Amino acid sequence: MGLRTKFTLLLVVLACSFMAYIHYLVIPPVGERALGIAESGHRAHLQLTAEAITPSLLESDLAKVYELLNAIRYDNPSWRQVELYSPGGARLYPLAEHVDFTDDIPILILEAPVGFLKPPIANLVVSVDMSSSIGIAQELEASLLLALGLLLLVLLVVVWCEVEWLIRRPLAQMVLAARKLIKGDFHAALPLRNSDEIGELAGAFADMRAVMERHHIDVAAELEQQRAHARLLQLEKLRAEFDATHDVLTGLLNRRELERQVSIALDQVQADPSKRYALLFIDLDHFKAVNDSCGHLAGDQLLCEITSVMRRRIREQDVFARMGGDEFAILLPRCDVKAGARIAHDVCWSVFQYCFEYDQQIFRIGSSIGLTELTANSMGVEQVIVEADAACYKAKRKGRNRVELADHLECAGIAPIGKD
Ligand SMILES: Nc1nc2c(ncn2[C@@H]2O[C@H](COP(=O)(O)OP(=O)(O)OP(=O)(O)O)[C@@H](O)[C@H]2O)c(=O)[nH]1
Repeated sequence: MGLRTKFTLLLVVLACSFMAYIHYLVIPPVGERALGIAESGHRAHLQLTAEAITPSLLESDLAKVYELLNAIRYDNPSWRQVELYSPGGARLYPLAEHVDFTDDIPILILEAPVGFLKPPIANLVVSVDMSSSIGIAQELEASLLLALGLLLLVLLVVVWCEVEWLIRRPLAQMVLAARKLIKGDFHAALPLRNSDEIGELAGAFADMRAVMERHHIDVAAELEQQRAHARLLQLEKLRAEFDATHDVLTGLLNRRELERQVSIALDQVQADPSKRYALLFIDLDHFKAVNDSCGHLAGDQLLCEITSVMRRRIREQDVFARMGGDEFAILLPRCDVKAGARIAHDVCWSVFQYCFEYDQQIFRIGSSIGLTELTANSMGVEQVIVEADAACYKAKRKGRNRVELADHLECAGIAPIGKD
């Protein structure tokens, strides 16, 4: 149940209690007091009438008394009956019979002695119809009740509005601002900073929110810094990983990575001997001449270009590495000796055909390639590479620019494809 409902209920209960108190305890005495005033008026008037008829009665001038009492009855319609009795109780006025009023007419009977003697010379009795006085008293009560009710209503409305504007609305506004704050909105409207407690609360809330916003900005900046740092570290890690596995000049895999790949391939072959891998070891021929003639930069350029030339001759899945200097290796998955030899010849031929131009000089180089196959009987990474290297050295010895098989492989008919 909201504050507004609770407060409205409280006001209704208070209003009902107050109106009940007014109705039962304050208004009735007012009505009785009004009736008492009316009764006093009648009593005073009766006393004056008694004094007025005293001389005539002392002179036994009853005609004059009658005339006076008739006139008084005429002037006072609420005096329903005026009677004059002798001290002995004999009716002197009126001569007609006494009237008994019905119970539904509120009658007040007043009596006044005539003269100053004791016993009096007569008793004047009047039956006053109090209907109109009671009606006036009731109207007075109703008007008073209505006026007080209206006054109370106005007061309650004023109090309700004050509470609504000064307490409930500012509190509701702060609740909304707090909820938005949870969602990261630091700019929801707040109540004005009044000098009362609610204003102080709003001010304290605004100060707290400002601190939180600054803290939030700091944390966000710190977080962004951490993220940037993490991205940098990730990049550095990737770069380090790349550097650890690649050759800086050509971008090919380096010797260590090739050894790792050969190791993996050996594991696979040993697990499944039907899998085939061939390994080429390539040493460029007469590369030193480029270095010596044009310098190392030219040699570097040639190494990069020859890398592209050879790459075009191999497949996507082949593992191409630079072993160092002018030495390269290619691990060929799903290749037996024959297929490997075909690729090796292709590579050898492409290198042989390639012309390197530098400073208006033209160089023709070649490549000596040794080929071996990975088998379940291979003794390990080093041994496989040594086999391919030895075959390469054999190609050098046999005149360069050719492909030679490892000694233990028996494969006839592979002849040099060009001359240096
Ligand atoms: N430009 C350049 N030269 C290099 C690099 N690494 C090694 N070398 C040079 O490459 C040459 C390789 O020597 P060799 O293989 O004996 O030279 P070659 O002329 O190819 O001799 P053969 O193989 O017998 O034909 C050496 O002179 C090294 O100094 C490199 O990264 N850049």
